[in-house]
Amino acid sequence: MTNQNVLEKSRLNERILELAKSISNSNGLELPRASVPELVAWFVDGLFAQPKNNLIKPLEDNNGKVNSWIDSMRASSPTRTKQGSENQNRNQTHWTLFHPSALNMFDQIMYNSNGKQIVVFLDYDGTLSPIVTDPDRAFMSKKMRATLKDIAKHFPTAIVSGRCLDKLFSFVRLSELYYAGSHGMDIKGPTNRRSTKKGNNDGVLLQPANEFLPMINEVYKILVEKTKCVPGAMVENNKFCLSVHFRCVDEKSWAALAEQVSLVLNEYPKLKLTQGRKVLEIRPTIKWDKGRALEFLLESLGFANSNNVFPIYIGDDRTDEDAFKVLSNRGQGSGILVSKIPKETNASYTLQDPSEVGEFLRHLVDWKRTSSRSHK
Ligand SMILES: O=P(O)(O)OC[C@H]1O[C@H](O[C@H]2O[C@H](CO)[C@@H](O)[C@H](O)[C@H]2O)[C@H](O)[C@@H](O)[C@@H]1O
Repeated sequence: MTNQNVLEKSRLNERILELAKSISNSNGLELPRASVPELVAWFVDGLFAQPKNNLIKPLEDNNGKVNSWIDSMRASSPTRTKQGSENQNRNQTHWTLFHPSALNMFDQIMYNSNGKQIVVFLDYDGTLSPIVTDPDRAFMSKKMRATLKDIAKHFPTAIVSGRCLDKLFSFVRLSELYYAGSHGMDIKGPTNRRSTKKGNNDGVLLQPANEFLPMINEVYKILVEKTKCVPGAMVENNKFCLSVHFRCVDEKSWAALAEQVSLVLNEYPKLKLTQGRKVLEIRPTIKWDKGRALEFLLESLGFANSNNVFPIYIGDDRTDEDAFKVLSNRGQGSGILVSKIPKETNASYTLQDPSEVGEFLRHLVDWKRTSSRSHK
């Protein structure tokens, strides 16, 4: 090893220790006394020790896999204990160390953005609005709306959601944003107020699943009929995809619901099933997801192969993982998962809930204002 290498290694070790200490301190955790390799091993050990029941597996097909669907439905609804077991606490500690709070790491994130153009991507349900029982009443607070308005003044901003565009727009009501509805299968740019209110096609940028529209409508009607026998089940038409909600279904009836959905999907091989928060999502088998939508929007903004962009994507759902993956593959920007509990994720940071998301976004606005002033 050359002297230069030795110097770099020792700097790297110092940096790892500094980072570990700062993450532990800011998250109120105790760092064990250990050498750098031991620390790394300890973290990695913790990473692999995450409880399996917190890992939500995406559902790939509907070939009679009702049992695995139910396992997955259960896995996505972990039971909460008042006082976590020692093992749970240990896993929580490791998870927090690997996915620290984006609020605590705000300065680091801004440092990483290094003068690049920040573009903000936000999921809707569970990220901008709290999760509620009735999907039609998932309203955003006035404060969040004002924050979004501010954010959009300073950065290109997009909402990326499983909802259909019209519903999404009726909740957000800001024409200056980009919207990617139906899990990115319906993308619209900023429009002028008058035309957007009429709900016309003004501003439509991409609809890669257009040919599936008749099939989705057909399956929607069938599912509404077939799931009537399951109390609490609700089917939502998200234009290019469908959501079968089981939040209000008694766990004893989950098997019956999964069975019904499976029987319908067996007749439609061009549709597939994925899973969100207490929801089974049915969508076309095309290779399109929130990650592709993120790439498409960056391209539309002129950042296709650019190193000069720093996308920040905030989301709470399994479907947001596709976008986190794109960011980590590009080695660009920051993925932020909204979650209070450990989950398998490709995001680097975490926020606990929509109120922390709002706080983070307001920090971003303040940071931009301050840095613009100091450059004048
Ligand atoms: O991509 P998103 O914006 O997160 O949309 C994903 C699904 O969100 C909605 O369902 C979720 O939120 C509901 C309201 O809080 C809640 O009742 C439900 O249990 C959640 O899964 C939406 O209704 C779905 O259509 C979206 O697919």
